[in-house]
Amino acid sequence: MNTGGGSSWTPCIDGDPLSSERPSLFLCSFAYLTIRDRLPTILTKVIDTIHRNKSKFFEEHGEEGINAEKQAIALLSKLRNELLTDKPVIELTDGLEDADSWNEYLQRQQRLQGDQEPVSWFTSPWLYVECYMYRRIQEAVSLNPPISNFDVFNEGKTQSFYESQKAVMTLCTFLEDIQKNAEKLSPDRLSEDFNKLLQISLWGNKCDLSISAGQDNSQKISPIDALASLQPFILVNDSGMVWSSLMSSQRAGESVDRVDIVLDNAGFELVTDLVLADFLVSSGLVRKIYFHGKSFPWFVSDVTANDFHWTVRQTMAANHKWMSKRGFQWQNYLKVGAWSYHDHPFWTQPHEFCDMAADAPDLYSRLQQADLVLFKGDLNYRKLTGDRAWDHTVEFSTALQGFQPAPLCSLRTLKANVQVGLQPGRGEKLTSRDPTWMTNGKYAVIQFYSPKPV
Ligand SMILES: O=P(O)(O)OC[C@@]1(O)O[C@H](CO)[C@@H](O)[C@@H]1O
Ligand SMILES: [Mn+2]
Repeated sequence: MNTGGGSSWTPCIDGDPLSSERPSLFLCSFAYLTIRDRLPTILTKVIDTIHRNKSKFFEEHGEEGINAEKQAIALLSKLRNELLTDKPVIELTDGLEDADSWNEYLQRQQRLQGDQEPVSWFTSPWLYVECYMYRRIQEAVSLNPPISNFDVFNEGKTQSFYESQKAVMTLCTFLEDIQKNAEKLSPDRLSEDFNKLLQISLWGNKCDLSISAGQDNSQKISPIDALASLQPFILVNDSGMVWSSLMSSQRAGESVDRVDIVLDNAGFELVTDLVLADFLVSSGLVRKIYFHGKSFPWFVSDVTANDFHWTVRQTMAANHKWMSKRGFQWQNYLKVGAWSYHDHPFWTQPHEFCDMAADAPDLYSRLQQADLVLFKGDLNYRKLTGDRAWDHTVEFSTALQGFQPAPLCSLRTLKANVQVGLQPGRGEKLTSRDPTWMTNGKYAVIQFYSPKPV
């Protein structure tokens, strides 16, 4: 199995992708363990969740609900068997708006692989089959009204929010303190506070339920107190360049027009993103924030529209002065249009981001209107770099393979074996010290690229 999303794929740029050819799956053990162990575990939990909601479906929909539960479980059990026994990847049949694009992608994979063997779970790029599994889960539910809108991951996402309450309160109080002294904030102090909130958003990415296969992964310690001890684990820190890029985007002392945040996980990570966005707007630095989320439940904890608005409502309803105050502020930003939530099918497809200009030109041109795009999390990093086995010293700009809609920054904790932009020897040193440094979530990057001089 190729575990590079791009290595068995028409490269987005000329040149030899073989230089970044991923070794076969069995050499790339993290991908193998994900497919062999973690994905079946996630699928089993999905089946269990649907089964546990059987009485709810009956109460709400009578016999139809029971039948839908049975059918959905049958489809998911078939999916799990296909995955476990390396069966061929099959076309989607639910007729949803993105089904054709998914089926076209499968045909492209088959063409690339040649027709001797069918595209199967263990012979395809890890990125592709992992995304495909989540789209098949969506199919199993969407084919069974009246439960077609049931979010199989909702319990885990809401639990993650509830379990992180103390950290959320600490964070909202921290923002309140910043805002109390806003007028006296010197430019240095402003950039200092920005850096702190950027790092809190970065480390919020540890709270991801895909890597934990659904196990509780909420924020238990103060996000502010932890910053100093986490500093040494940031392998690339371009926060200074992010700040300079923002400053240079200010129009003659005006605010920066727009910053986009491509969201990752719900729960505590989403709160860290909302607090960062709150700071950017309330400090007068930025006029508008576009949030980009997922169109359906994805990678266990990724944010959907429902999660986004639920989190704002929950924060408003908190029995904590500063948390509730933030929640009402966020509701107001959404009301006046300073904040807006967007989703696009491309974010829940398997494509590398260098495909976006060709496969989702409307989304690419939307991102081009931003002054800065923040990409949260590990899956987005894998898609930014084509999930290839690049040498660690390859420039981030090279790995982007021409994806450059706007100045962009990845805020990512490392949970998959791809990492570029390191100094010579750094990767080898990390491997000797901690062989799992690319996948254990302990390390992170704040990695920036701008198509224009900063
Ligand atoms: O994008 P996120 O939430 O930071 O991480 C997603 C993730 O948990 O799922 C994949 C492995 O199953 C990896 O990309 C990563 O480990
Ligand atoms: Mn995620």
